[in-house]
Amino acid sequence: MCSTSKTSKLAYCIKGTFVHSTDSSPMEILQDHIMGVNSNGKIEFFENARKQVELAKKWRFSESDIRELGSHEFCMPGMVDTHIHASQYSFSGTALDLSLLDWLDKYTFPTERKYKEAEFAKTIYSSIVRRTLRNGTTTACYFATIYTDSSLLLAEIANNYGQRAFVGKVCMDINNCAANYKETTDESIAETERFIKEFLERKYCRVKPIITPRFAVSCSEELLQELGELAKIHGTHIQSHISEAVGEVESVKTLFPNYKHYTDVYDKSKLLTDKTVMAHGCYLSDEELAIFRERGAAISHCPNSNISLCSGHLDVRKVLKHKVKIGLGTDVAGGYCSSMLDAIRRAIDTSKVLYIQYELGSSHSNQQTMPTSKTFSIQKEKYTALSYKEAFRLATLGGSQALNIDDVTGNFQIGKEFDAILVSPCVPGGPFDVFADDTFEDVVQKFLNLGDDRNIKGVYVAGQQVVPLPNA
Ligand SMILES: O=c1[nH]c(=O)c2nc[nH]c2[nH]1
Ligand SMILES: [Zn+2]
Repeated sequence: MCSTSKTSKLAYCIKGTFVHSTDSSPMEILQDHIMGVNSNGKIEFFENARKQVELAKKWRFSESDIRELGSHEFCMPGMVDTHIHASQYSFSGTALDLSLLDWLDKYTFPTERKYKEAEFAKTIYSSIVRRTLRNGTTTACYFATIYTDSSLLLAEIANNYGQRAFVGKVCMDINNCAANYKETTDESIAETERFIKEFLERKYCRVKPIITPRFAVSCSEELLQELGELAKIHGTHIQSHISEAVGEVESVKTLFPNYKHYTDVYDKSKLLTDKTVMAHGCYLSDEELAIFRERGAAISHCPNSNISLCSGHLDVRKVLKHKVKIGLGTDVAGGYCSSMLDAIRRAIDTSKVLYIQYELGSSHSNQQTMPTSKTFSIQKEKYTALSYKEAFRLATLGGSQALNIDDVTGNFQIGKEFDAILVSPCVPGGPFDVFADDTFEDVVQKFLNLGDDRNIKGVYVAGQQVVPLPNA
């Protein structure tokens, strides 16, 4: 049950270095700061530690109420995975030898069928929620499967572990595979209604239902339109896939000949709203991106999946230029890694590949030295690869904007809920080393490029510490 009191007391303070993004800066590193978190899990104050005495008087805290971070430690916002298939976690790291449509038929649909069984679902769903939390994902936007009851179970598990989440019962009524992973149009609509009703009755505070047509290839026009209506009636979020792979885009043209383009199919069904997040978008045209912008719909960039399934590359710069909201997604299990740190790295890699294509061309492909960020910034009018700071913003604030929850989470603005990761770069047996002449920026960059869950000492959602996990 969700309970917040009107009056809030100070719960605890954290003192040390904080790293976060704002609209004007992809990364701010604020050293020697003090943050107060109240009993509703919200950030009450965030100031230079010079003001500690003054703050202590006002908020009545003493030295013992302060958690002081170590010299290289820092707090950063929890990461927001805007697109992840919880049900595909069981085969993540395998089955990466096919392209999208064949991959769905051979590996994905047969696996998702297993989620009719509650016990199987419970095992995998508990594992993915625990894994993503340990990796610092404080918000996850999950696809479950077509089965309502086990999808509700995923919501319950996320809630029990304290993760902020959207959970979708997948809808698909056409072109389903021979593996008997099917529902009729009427079943899909009725079960989505039941899913929303039973979900909302549970009154979870930070776990919400999301309407989830799988993609246009597996949904009839009637189903898409009914789901658009349901989203409108209930004010729910919406998620799906769009323009991920060439074969998929071609199929949509054949299946929906009376529509202008892929975006038009969703738009005419009222599925593009300011609460919509669409995964991929590698092949969206300028015209389609303009529609996204107009509707306030967002894109989830899933670079690991795009590479692993050989789907294509999303040009993040183009999306940003169109002022379309964008976050990162792991897209497990098309993407083989459930960590958002991997999504950050792959987003940068993809952007560098595009830089090589756009700026260097194939004649330069045998050059000996990689272009550096200095090279990119000199060529101002030319294509610039994403910096690690920009990728950091996409994984945090960008994700919260994409899911339309940036009034609640995404950075350390006062009044937002404290969703955060406590990073400890120097851990025995850790994945990287810090040296005496490393700047704090270097340390942050090393964590983003080389770090893993061994460096994540604590994870907080709405002020509550959720990692270390119970029974870890
Ligand atoms: O990466 C993807 N994973 C999926 O499960 C899926 N379904 C439709 N389109 C998809 N793309
Ligand atoms: Zn996906």
